[in-house]
Amino acid sequence: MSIEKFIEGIPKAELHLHIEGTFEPELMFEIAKRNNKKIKYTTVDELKNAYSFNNLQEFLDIYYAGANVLIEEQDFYDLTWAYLTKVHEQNVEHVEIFFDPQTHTDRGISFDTVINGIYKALQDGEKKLGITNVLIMSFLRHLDESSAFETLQQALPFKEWIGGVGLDSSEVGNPPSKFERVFAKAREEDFTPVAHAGEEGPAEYIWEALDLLHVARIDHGNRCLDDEVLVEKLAALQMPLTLCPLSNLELKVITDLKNHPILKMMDKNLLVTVNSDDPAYFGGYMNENYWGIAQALDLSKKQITELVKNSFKASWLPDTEKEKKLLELDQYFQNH
Ligand code: HPA
Ligand SMILES: [Zn+2]
Repeated sequence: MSIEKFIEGIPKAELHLHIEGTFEPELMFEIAKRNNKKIKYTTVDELKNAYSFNNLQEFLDIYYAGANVLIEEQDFYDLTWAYLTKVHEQNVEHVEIFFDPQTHTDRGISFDTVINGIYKALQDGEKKLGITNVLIMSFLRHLDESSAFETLQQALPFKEWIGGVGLDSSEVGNPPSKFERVFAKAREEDFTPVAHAGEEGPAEYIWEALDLLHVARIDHGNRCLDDEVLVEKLAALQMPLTLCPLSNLELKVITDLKNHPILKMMDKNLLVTVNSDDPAYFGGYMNENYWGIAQALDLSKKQITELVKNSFKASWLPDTEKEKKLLELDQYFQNH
């Protein structure tokens, strides 16, 4: 069996995915039309041509503009449902996805509208597609601490629906320390903390995410390689890193997939996982991310299996479920 088919068929988990980053141009135009909202571009092709980024900020500007057409609960449902059906075709069985409430509440959409739409689609995904899920509420780090506190307050009535809190958006100049108190309160309320760190920001931000926010996972974390002591610490803790190869390529974190650090990180015994981040903007969902690195780095089926196992290990599934999945994956490897 070819490595492409092997990747397609293996049951996968996704741990780093922004639901607003799954907004495909076709759906964006459809929702804009029914909400009477204008898009800066007149055709799907014109919009797609704008997806060329030199850095994280250039992407974020377009990503937030796209989210502007989401108004009704049904819009958030449709967005989430489209993602789930897409990854279902790719044999993704478990997802832990971010949503950015402030992107919507700052433009007058209520927190309830956003979360109700996403949650209902996730429920349907579990019932109809068998995809288990965790929802993670991410704070926008370019906004201030009080806005994050307000968002945390709005989330409390929905605590049962939200497994964790995250930190995303413009990294450089917005270190984890800015949100130390918000994360302390979130942990007190039983949200599991994660944070984007070391995507464009320095290794120091990864230290802060560990020491000040007490995170359970680091999203991206590429820059840990600048600091040997940090690498040793992350390896000793088996702290999961949620890497996003195509995102790294499109946002110029790397110049070529051949330079992606994932293999180097595996050699250093880091618990690395493969994820899509914002698939509608970066040219691919889970299979495309695995295909990309498999080809560029000449990965074996054994290495692919190891990476997929890492995702289940790093997930927040119950231990019994994890054990089952890990056995299933060993069997898949042996049979293919
Ligand atoms: O890769 C990312 N980094 C930071 N913020 C984000 N918001 C969506 N995607 C990203
Ligand atoms: Zn991300």
